[in-house]
Amino acid sequence: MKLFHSINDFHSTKKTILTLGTFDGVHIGHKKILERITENTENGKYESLVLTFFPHPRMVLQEKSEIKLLNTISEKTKLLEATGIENLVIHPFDESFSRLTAEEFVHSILVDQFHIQKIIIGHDHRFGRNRTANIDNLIAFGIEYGFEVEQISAEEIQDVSVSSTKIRKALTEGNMELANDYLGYDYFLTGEVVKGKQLGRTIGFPTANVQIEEEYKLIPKNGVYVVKALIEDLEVFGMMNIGFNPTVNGQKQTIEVNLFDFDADIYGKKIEISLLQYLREEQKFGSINLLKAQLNQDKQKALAIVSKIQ
Ligand SMILES: Cc1cc2nc3c(=O)[nH]c(=O)nc-3n(C[C@H](O)[C@H](O)[C@H](O)COP(=O)(O)O)c2cc1C
Ligand SMILES: Nc1ncnc2c1ncn2[C@@H]1O[C@H](COP(=O)(O)OP(=O)(O)O)[C@@H](O)[C@H]1O
Repeated sequence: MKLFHSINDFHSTKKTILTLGTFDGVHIGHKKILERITENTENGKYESLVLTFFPHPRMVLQEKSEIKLLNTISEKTKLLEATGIENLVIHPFDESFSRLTAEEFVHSILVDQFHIQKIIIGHDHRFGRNRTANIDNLIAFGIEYGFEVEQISAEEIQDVSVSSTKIRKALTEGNMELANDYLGYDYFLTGEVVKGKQLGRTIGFPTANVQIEEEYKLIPKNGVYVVKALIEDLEVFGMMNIGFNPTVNGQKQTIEVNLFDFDADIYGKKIEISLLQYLREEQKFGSINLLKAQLNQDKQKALAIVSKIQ
């Protein structure tokens, strides 16, 4: 997949079949649209293209918006790459871009820059300044400029039940089953292993502290999870805590993972953690020994769950 950081960087002699949107989460609804694009470009006559934006429009247009996203840019790129899309344009979304009228957007970007042959989008798509244009306007533009518009119905993309907003809600409630179902993959966090208090190893549970790569990434509900970690090419199951470590009077939220059947120094390494199941809420224990006993129980539970997956 070729990645472009601006609309103006994309140049092709072929016509394109494209879609556009924020694609936060790249969930099962999005995948329907992306599948349709790759099917349409299989014969090599056209190029497939996804146009997405960063920052998220809500980060720019709503001053006080503290919206958290389901993917960082690097995660979104990875997920889109896996769909077989040939070109990804991540365009900087700013105020001036948001002021483009629908007509300007279609003419200067879709037609002049992307040589659009066909656009495939969800049924409720709106675009242009203040989101004024809808699918009917797009169809009219298609007739004027000579491109096709293919709409994916609500039923087809399961839009009735799937949306990034619903996935965010499920994650903040620790409902991994629902979130992962909607996503079509297990929700994951990407970060770097950093130093902690060096206490974990003294109680038999070394815990790799993970510093998340972007502060806008949505961190699911505090508590303990069964996880699958990816460190370089190695996949390891484990258990993770998201929380404030009240037993040791922690002051800030940490993300820590104890990996099963694993013993290596991974400080400074990149780690990707998929959240498989929520186990329990974080608790304040009366002593480190009580915490340790609980960790042993968590591990037994987690191993039982892992053995069913493998
Ligand atoms: C699976 C798991 C569950 C945990 N549960 C709790 C908990 O319920 N309450 C708590 O105070 N700390 C909990 N912790 C955090 C420990 O307090 C923490 O790992 C320990 O203080 C070691 O920290 P260090 O890695 O910075 O040395 C948990 C850690 C893990 C890995
Ligand atoms: N099974 C394991 N799970 C997690 N980390 C491990 C494991 N084995 C070794 N380590 C290493 O030990 C570190 C965690 O040990 P810990 O005593 O909790 O220190 P810290 O407080 O710095 O995280 C990890 O960052 C990693 O480098």
